[in-house]
Amino acid sequence: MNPIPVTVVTGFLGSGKTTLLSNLLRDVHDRRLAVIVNEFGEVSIDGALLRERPHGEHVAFFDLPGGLVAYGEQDAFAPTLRALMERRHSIDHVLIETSGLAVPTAVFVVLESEEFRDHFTLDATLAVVDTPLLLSGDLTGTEEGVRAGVASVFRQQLEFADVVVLNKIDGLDDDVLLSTEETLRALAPNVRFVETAYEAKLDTKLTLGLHLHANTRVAAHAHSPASSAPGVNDAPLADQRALDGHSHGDLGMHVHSLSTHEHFHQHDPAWQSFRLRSDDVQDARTLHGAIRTVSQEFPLLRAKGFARLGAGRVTIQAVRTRVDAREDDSHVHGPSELIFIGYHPRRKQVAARLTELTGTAWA
Ligand SMILES: Nc1nc2c(ncn2[C@@H]2O[C@H](COP(=O)(O)OP(=O)(O)OP(=O)(O)O)[C@@H](O)[C@H]2O)c(=O)[nH]1
Repeated sequence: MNPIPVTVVTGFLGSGKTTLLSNLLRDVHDRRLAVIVNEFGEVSIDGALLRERPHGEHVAFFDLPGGLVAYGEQDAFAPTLRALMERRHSIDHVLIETSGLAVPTAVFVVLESEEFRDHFTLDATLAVVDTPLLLSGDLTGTEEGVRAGVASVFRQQLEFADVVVLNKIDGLDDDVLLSTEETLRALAPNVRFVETAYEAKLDTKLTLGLHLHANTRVAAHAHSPASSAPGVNDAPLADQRALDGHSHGDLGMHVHSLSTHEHFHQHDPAWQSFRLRSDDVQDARTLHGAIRTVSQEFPLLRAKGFARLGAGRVTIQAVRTRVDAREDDSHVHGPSELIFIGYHPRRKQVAARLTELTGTAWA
């Protein structure tokens, strides 16, 4: 049997990976998909959101919360792949959403290991970019601390991508997009294709079945203004098998190994996530404002979760200080739960401040 193609969707915290996947799952009805969702936080918010949005009939979800996928021996990634191998006859394609803090090399290493290399084949790695955040300079800072931490993860995600997807471009004009592509190519000269995704929508033909890790070259697509033409340093692909399953214009530069990956993780333990809960009924507007305030006052880069209202619930999505709060009629079973991710994020102080700002208890 042919190996199952795997598409890895990477991208910094809050760049729009889940939204992009959700749009894709709504549009793909002709393929049987397995979707593995890895989140840095201990609760799978993205998995829950994907399940409740419209998707084709033949989609199976696997949540891997609480860390970075494919790190360490206790990791659930290999067991998930084994489970997929057992249902090989009912899966056409695997999609993996990695955590916003992961560099996808560890996934490549597992897929290329002796146990899995005959059963799975890497189709392509997409890196989703929050374009306004890139333009703000917040993804490329060099000074110590949070900005350097962000820049390091972002750079590595670009480095290992076959396709970079410029997302959140609604409202940006063509000149801005062109200069963004230049910025991006300067940061990551080996990126082969740059695509644009208006409102996190990407043509399925540009997402699945790209064979970027095979010997064939993908024909250039005509997209303006950020075109998907190969990058300047692009070169014909060589046989990937001997190269740890990873392809780039400049293949020699990239050698994947778990030690590279662990090295990265060990050296930046400052990235942490924590969960806060509340049994009290929340007011959506107050919570919205409170989350914006704590995101300004503390080094938080991401907050997400569901909170219980008098009637219905509010879904919170915050990327930096941009907070989105959407209300609907669904029930929150159990307490309200929010996941915060930051760089030295200071759980106790955030809980105290959120409690003060909302007039409800968060712990
Ligand atoms: N304006 C705009 N907002 C977007 C777009 N794509 C995603 N968003 C918003 O950005 C926020 C984060 O989106 P997600 O899809 O959850 O991002 P993610 O990359 O999966 O986040 P993590 O898994 O936490 O790293 C949400 O509030 C989305 O609604 C887009 O194209 N345009």
